[in-house]
Parts: sequence; C-alpha cells; structure tokens
Amino acid sequence: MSESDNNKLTPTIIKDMRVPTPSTASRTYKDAINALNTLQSNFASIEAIKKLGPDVNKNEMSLREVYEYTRRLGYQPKDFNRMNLIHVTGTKGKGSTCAFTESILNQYKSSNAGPINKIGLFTSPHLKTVRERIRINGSPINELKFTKYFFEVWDKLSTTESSVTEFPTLQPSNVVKPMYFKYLTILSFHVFMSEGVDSAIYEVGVGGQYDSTNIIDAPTVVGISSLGIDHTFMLGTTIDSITWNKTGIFKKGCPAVVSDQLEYPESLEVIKKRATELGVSRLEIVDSNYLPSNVKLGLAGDFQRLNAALAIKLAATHLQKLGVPPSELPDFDNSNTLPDKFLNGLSETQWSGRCQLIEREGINWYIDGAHTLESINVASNWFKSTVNTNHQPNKGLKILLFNQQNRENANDLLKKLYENISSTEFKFDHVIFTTNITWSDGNYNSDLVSLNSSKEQVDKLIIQKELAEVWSKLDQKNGYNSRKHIFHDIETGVNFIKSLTNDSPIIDVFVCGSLHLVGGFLVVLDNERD
Ligand SMILES: Nc1ncnc2c1ncn2[C@@H]1O[C@H](COP(=O)(O)OP(=O)(O)OP(=O)(O)O)[C@@H](O)[C@H]1O
Repeated sequence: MSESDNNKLTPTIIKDMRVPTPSTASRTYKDAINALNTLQSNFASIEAIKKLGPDVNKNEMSLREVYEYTRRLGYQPKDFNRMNLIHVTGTKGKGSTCAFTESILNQYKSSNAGPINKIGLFTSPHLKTVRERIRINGSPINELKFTKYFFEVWDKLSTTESSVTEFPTLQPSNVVKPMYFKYLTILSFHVFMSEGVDSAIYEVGVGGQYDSTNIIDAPTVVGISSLGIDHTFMLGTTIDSITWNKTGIFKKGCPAVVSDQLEYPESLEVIKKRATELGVSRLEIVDSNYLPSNVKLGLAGDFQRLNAALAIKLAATHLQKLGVPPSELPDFDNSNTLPDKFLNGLSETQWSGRCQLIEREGINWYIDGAHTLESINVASNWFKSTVNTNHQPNKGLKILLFNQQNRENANDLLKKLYENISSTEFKFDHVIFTTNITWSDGNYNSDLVSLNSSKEQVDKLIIQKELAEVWSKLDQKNGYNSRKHIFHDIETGVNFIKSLTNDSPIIDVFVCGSLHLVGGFLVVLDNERD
C-alpha cells in the first residue's frame, strides 16, 4: 500500500456518512476535501481490521461494494473499457512504473486522429494534494474540476439506494458512502469518463485481487513490479499469498508483463501458475536488460531501471493494441535501441518524492518516501552514492529527517537505514524525528489530514521517542554520537535544519521513512499553507 494509505483498508465498518455539506452553489474545494476526510478510517477501526487478518469473505464483500457503488453512479465496469486501461500492481515500484508508462504514452498523444488524445493516471497515495491521485495528461485535475466531480459522485450516492441488502455498509435508504480509497477510485472513473480520457493507467491500492481498482474488466495489458513482503494483515504473510493476491489483476485474454523478481524469484512460479489459471493471453517477464544501457531516466536510483523496463513493455503492448504501427514501436527482437518517443518519455518522467534531490539555499535535500525494508535499502544506497559523487563524504553536515508513524516495523526500518549508511567516513551529525503534522501551530494542510494515527501516540511523540532510543543504542554500539532531536511537526524540523546553514557551507539532508512525511515536507519547503 502505498505506504500506509491506511484508507485503503475498508470493508465492514458501519459508519454513517451523513456529514453536513454546504449548498450546491457555494461548495468549494475545501468543502470537498473536508467531506472526503470524513471517509477516512480512524486509528481504532484500522486496528480492528488488522486484527481480523486476511479474510476472503470480507475482501470479496469489499470488492462487491465497489461494483455496487459503480452501478449507483450509472456505470458498468465494461463501460470503462473504452478508456483503454492499463492496470499495474506490485509491492515496490508500481507508482514509478505508472509514471514512466504515462510519460511514454504522452509522446504518442495527438490532438487529431491518433488513438491517444487524453491520458488518465490514477495513483496513490498523494504527496501534497489529493488531486495528484487523479491526473490528466500529466497534471493533477484542478480544484474546480475536482470539486465539481467530487460532489456529483457525492450527491448521486446520497440520493440512490443500494439494491443489495447483504452488505452492512449498504443498507437501503442509507446515505452511506464508500470509504476514502474506494471513493477516490470511483471518483477517478467518473472523472476520466466525463473528461473523455482514452488511455488510462491505474495503480492498484493494495494487493490486486480484492483491490477497489480490480473492477477493471478488460485492460489492454496488466503489469506487476517488484514483489515483497508488505501489508501482511491483508495479503497474508508469505510471498506465495502476496503473489496470489497481486496476480488477481490478471484477466482472461489480456497480456501480462511482470518484472523479474530479484528479491523473491520463487514468486515467479506462482505468477506462471496464476497466469495459466486466469487465462492471460501472454505472460512476459522483463529484466532491466530490455533497457539499452545509454537510456537516460528522469527518475534517479538504479532500481528504476527495472521499473522503466516494465514500463517500456507495458507502453509498447498498449500502443500496439491501439493500432500504432510497428515502425513507431520498439523492435525488441532485432534492435537494442528504442524509438525516440520512448527515449524522450523515459528521460522526461517526473515522480516526486522518489529519490528526488532538491538543492535550495545551501541545503541539498535528498528525498525518498521509502517505508519498506527493500525500499529503505535502495533509497539509502542512492543517498549515499549521490552524496559521494557530489563531494567527499566527510565534507559538510549530514542530517537525517525521519518518521514512520503507522508501521509496526518502524524500528526495523530505521535499523536498516542505519546499517546501510553509517560508516567511519559517513555518519549523520544530526538525526531528527518528527510526526507528520505539517505546521508548527499543530495543523495539517487539509489535503494531508490523517486520522489513521493514534492521537495519543502523536501528542506524546511516543513513536519519535522510541525511534530516537533505537538510534541512540545503535550509536552506542558503533561508538558514534550523532545529535538526536525530536520535533512535534515537520515545519519545526525544517526550520531547525535551515538554521544550521550558519555552521556549514554544505548540508546534506536525507528525508526518508514515509511518503506522508515527504508530502508534508514538500509542502513546508514550498511554504504552501492552505
Ligand atoms: N523496483 C524497486 N525495487 C525496490 N525498491 C523500489 C523499487 N521501485 C521503487 N522502490 C522504492 O519504493 C519507493 C516508492 O516507489 P514507488 O512509488 O514507485 O513504489 P510503489 O509500489 O508505488 O510504492 P507505494 O505503494 O509505497 O507508493 C521508492 O521511493 C523506492 O524507495
């Protein structure tokens, strides 16, 4: 899950969503966000769901709810096929893969007779604004459109009744709404259909089989990026059960492209078995050799080569299905170069918060939302090697800005980071732990409000104190002594770091541990208070 978009957990919580919303004429973007935020699962309900563990009945019911809401909006999943959907899952790299794919397709966009005129992209979670999740032609939809479509869905669901009585959340006459992630999924279909999108890329929220996006009926192609152990309370604890869930997006008669599974090669057996069972038309496993060595990628980090290779195959399969002539597509059998449109698409790809470097006012901010062991590994390697290429490792101040609020293995993530980075010539001078609260007055930007975390834990900085303790012990063991700081909010942390420019001409800051931290950080850095 995108990190812990815990709002993707949903199913059987009975909740009355009758929130007061302003009259139609005066509805603003903020009203939409406030209404959307009422659909977030709170900490207690998330804990209750986690305790239930993977439960097939609950999961099936959750997906059937999406079909029902879609029907109430006036759509059949088959209607969405006309948007030519690409569906992508994976444990790591699915967002980047979608971004590469979108950027390649963008090169084939034409305003006249071509098959691609408008490209939709649905991803999660968001960094700065919810609108990032629903993009058209590379840009998040604007506030006006978001508000309009948001309330169209809201009103429709408030005035239609469910024909199904068996779902606890769907009693007739109830005006209940889907929970946060489901709502955004349904909203995205409505937006893309209304806006005339003709190629759409969908990133799965969690897993695949029971994910809200899996009402997709006949994608042009599906993709699976690197698999790993994550979201075990929903997907099971073994790589087999996780792979089974992810391969749930395979569809009869549709081709599937899968990244070579370097971390868990055994998952390929499950993938092949499921491909046969579910009747995919062609299964391809791609490795980074598909990428000519001279290709320049817009996204940093060696691991992106594998994601880019997957994206190339996804885009090529999609374009071929849409009737783009072979002369304009890669010739994988006979050539080890790519058409210019592919090369441009790959080099122009942008995806914030993943191995992103921002140099501003004497500070180098190295930003990555890594929040699994594998991604902490790749992100910290990227940080270390990029600092090392920019200047001598022992020059300047090195600072870590870290948080991981919701994951049980937060301490392990921090330990992994420590092991990867710390060495005699490379150690952090300051280590800062904050909550994900955006501003020093205790407020979040509305788009960043999170009900997923325990208020008590946040108020008392329980997790941050634990993390600082973990770091101290590791420092003791290794004979280091970095300065630890605990701050209640991101803004205070950033201001503290900025104050250190007087002490050193070079400051390298690694911002890591959570996409929520990264989103709040980017808002603070750009001072985008709402
Ligand atoms: N192929 C990969 N192998 C290992 N780690 C990766 C890979 N691709 C991305 N990552 C790591 O995962 C982070 C998130 O990348 P990305 O958004 O592409 O993945 P995702 O699957 O969408 O993750 P999430 O669901 O958490 O958003 C990156 O910042 C990087 O640290």
